[in-house]
Amino acid sequence: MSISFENVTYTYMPKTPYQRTAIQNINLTIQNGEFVGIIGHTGSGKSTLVQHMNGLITPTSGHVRVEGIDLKDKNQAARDARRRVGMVFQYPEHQLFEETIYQDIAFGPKNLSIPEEQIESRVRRAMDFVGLDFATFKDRSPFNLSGGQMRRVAIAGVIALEPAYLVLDEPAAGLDPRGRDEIFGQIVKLHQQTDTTVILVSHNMEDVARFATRVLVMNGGQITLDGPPEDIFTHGREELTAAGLDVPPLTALIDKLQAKGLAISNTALTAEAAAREISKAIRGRTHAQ
Ligand SMILES: Nc1ncnc2c1ncn2[C@@H]1O[C@H](COP(=O)(O)OP(=O)(O)OP(=O)(O)O)[C@@H](O)[C@H]1O
Repeated sequence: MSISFENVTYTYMPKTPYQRTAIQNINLTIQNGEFVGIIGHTGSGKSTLVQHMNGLITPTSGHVRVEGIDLKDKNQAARDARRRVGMVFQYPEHQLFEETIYQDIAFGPKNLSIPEEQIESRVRRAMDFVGLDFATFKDRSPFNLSGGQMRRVAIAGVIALEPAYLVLDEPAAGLDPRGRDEIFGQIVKLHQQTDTTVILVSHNMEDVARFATRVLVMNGGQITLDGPPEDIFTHGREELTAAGLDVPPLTALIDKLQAKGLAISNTALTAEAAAREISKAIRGRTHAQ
């Protein structure tokens, strides 16, 4: 069970003076249950890559397959495969349009002709996941909410489709740190509790370091690094610099402490792990004195 790319190249506006190849010869397999973070500077091809995953765009050459089914095909199996991949775009709240929150979240499942009696339970589950109380919010207009709450409704609309794969393109863009933590907390919960495969595009190294189990670094339309975050941020420095990216702030802090002579491991990716490593190193130094 996977999403796979085989030699995928995509060119915008081919055979015109504006032709632009956004991704080139991508070979990639994402297995079920992974939490993949995709990082790269502006224009490196992240959005173009992920928009292939539900057939929103089809490769200029090559193949994208979901569970072995080529998304280019026009048959029912390909339509079903595309539906297994839920997509949350940047600023998803711009896609809200129904009168009530219930109707907005129910819109996708209704379109899939899910039986009415199942729709309410899907909406309830999706609202529960994003932390919106069903009774309090179901009849409210989605337009009288805070930015963070609107975003939660939009994400709930995708979760209600119960996708096996959830692709999120900068889901926390424009939110304050609390809003970011809430959104990511919900995504992590979904990943852990339902085994949904998550593919997260982000500019923010710290978010990727904290949440992803696998990191893809994109540069010039290609994947230049692919591995667990602790490897990428320790052994992939050259490629990160070439891609115009910095290491997460915690890794930079540990680098500085190492430069000052503290014997400390630089694999910590969360504040808690860094605090543990730092106190261990300080204890070690005190004992040695
Ligand atoms: N609709 C389009 N028409 C023409 N060129 C496009 C279009 N969308 C993207 N491109 C070009 O394709 C390349 C890759 O863009 P893409 O949006 O995939 O990158 P990205 O890494 O997601 O960038 P960002 O972080 O800014 O969202 C860029 O050079 C971009 O200018």
